[in-house]
Amino acid sequence: MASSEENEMYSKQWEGCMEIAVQTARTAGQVIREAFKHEKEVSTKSSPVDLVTETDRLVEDLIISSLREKYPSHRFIGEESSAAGEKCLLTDNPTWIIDPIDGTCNFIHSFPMVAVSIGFAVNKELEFGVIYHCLDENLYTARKGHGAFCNGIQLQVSKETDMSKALILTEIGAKRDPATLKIFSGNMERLLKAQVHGIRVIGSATLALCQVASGAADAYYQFGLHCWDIAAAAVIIREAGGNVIDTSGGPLDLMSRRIVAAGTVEMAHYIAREIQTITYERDDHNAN
Ligand SMILES: O=P(O)(O)O[C@H]1[C@H](O)[C@@H](O)[C@H](O)[C@H](O)[C@@H]1O
Ligand SMILES: [Mg+2]
Ligand SMILES: [Mg+2]
Repeated sequence: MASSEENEMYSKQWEGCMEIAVQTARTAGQVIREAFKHEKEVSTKSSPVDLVTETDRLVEDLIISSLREKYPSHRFIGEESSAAGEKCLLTDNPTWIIDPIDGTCNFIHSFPMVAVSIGFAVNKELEFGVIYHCLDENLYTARKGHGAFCNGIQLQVSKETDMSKALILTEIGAKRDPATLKIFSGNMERLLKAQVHGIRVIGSATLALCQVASGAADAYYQFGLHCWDIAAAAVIIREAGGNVIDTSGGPLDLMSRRIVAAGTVEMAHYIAREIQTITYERDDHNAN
């Protein structure tokens, strides 16, 4: 069992990587902010509502090429590289898990909820996360064991355990077939019948998860997001004192495409019990 000093020394070696992640996210945010004002060239991926633009691809290439130059032995999992056929394989190697534009549909519609998300894992453990809201320039950061911050101000999750006092966030995901929509709306209906204060869908999983970390929302749940939506946000929520679990109530499974996050463990498990599963293929379904 490593001593706390050994753990701290181990964790400190990634501090430099996190500083580079912050610089990289800020640079990427500038590119996105500039492109936000202009016409976008839109194409689709897994469904007619799973959208991507030339800026998503450009920004991911910029991020990965600059990181790979600094860290040639590290591995990279990126949303658009994955869409182009690269395998989502999480190994023990230091791995950067990147969503170049989270909220692409918002970006296309010039709806101002757009973020860059950079997560980092070693030995399959999430070490740090950086999420940059490109338009309001809020930078969310967290390194394991060192707290979570937004523009340097420490974050603390909500302590709410009462569902009838909860503000809950979710996202729709890319599947829109009748059976999926029936389960999606059924989940919302069950929570609304539990008299929650409200449910919000803002179109960016990472920024919604940052609202849980900041205490502005009490919980988040989703089926259909990806490891690059989850990785950075999971560290930020945990370091803000929150809980991130699987929708089954078990431990978070980064590649499972499902999540429940909440300020309190009671809230997390209540939601996990209330919601019905929507099945998506795992991110690592073709990795082995
Ligand atoms: O594709 P981007 O990176 O914009 O990520 C979004 C997903 O596309 C949505 O399905 C999902 O529901 C979330 O909105 C997520 O943020
Ligand atoms: Mg994206
Ligand atoms: Mg995303």
